[in-house]
Amino acid sequence: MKAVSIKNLYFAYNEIPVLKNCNLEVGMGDFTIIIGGNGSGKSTLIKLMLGEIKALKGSIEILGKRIEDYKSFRDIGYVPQINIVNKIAFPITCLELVSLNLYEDFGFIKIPKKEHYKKAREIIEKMGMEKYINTPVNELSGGLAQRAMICKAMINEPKLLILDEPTAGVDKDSKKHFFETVNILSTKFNISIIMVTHELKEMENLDIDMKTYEMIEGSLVKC
Ligand SMILES: Nc1ncnc2c1ncn2[C@@H]1O[C@H](COP(=O)(O)OP(=O)(O)OP(=O)(O)O)[C@@H](O)[C@H]1O
Repeated sequence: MKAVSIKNLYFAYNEIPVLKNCNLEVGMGDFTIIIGGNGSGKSTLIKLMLGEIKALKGSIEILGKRIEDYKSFRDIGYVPQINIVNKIAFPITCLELVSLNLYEDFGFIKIPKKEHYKKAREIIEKMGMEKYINTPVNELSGGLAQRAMICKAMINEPKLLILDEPTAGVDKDSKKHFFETVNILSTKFNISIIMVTHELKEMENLDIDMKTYEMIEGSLVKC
């Protein structure tokens, strides 16, 4: 089974094509990087993979299932761009943020219970974030806030993790640590990773076995 199989994808906004004949295959446990210029369609591709928008032509299969058939996206973890994290204006703690992703288990009253906090605590500890468990996320540095977002994505034990420019605006050392953390998820936990990034230079010095594609004129081209 492939983690992701995208075939001949076509998508346009208001009849202006963004993705044209876009193809991608990601094996289980692969670390895939997508680069590309501003406005080349990387975020659009991610939105299609998360089922937020629908392709006009072509197909997307994730973990052997057509995207249209997904009712729950628990198997697919998502880490958004850092500026989305910064927009968390209310003082939600790391523990609260991470437990939020268990909302499908919350029951009739949609608030986390003891067992949800327990699971969140375990993930936070596993990711070496225990020191910040009760820290409001909007008080964390960029790198730590993104690690908190990874904890949130990881709590449902996804088999695929999609990251959209997760380290923009993060300092150099935190970036390195962040990429190494993501690499461990791929190598030790066999989680397939798709990461959109502009930071290829920073990644090239790290010991990461990755496949890189560039979005060019609406298609992914292997680098
Ligand atoms: N909701 C929308 N309605 C109309 N056009 C859009 C919409 N979202 C994106 N676009 C356009 O589609 C193109 C692709 O945008 P997209 O955000 O996917 O690119 P990107 O590669 O992620 O860019 P960046 O690196 O700047 O984040 C751009 O020309 C953008 O202006």
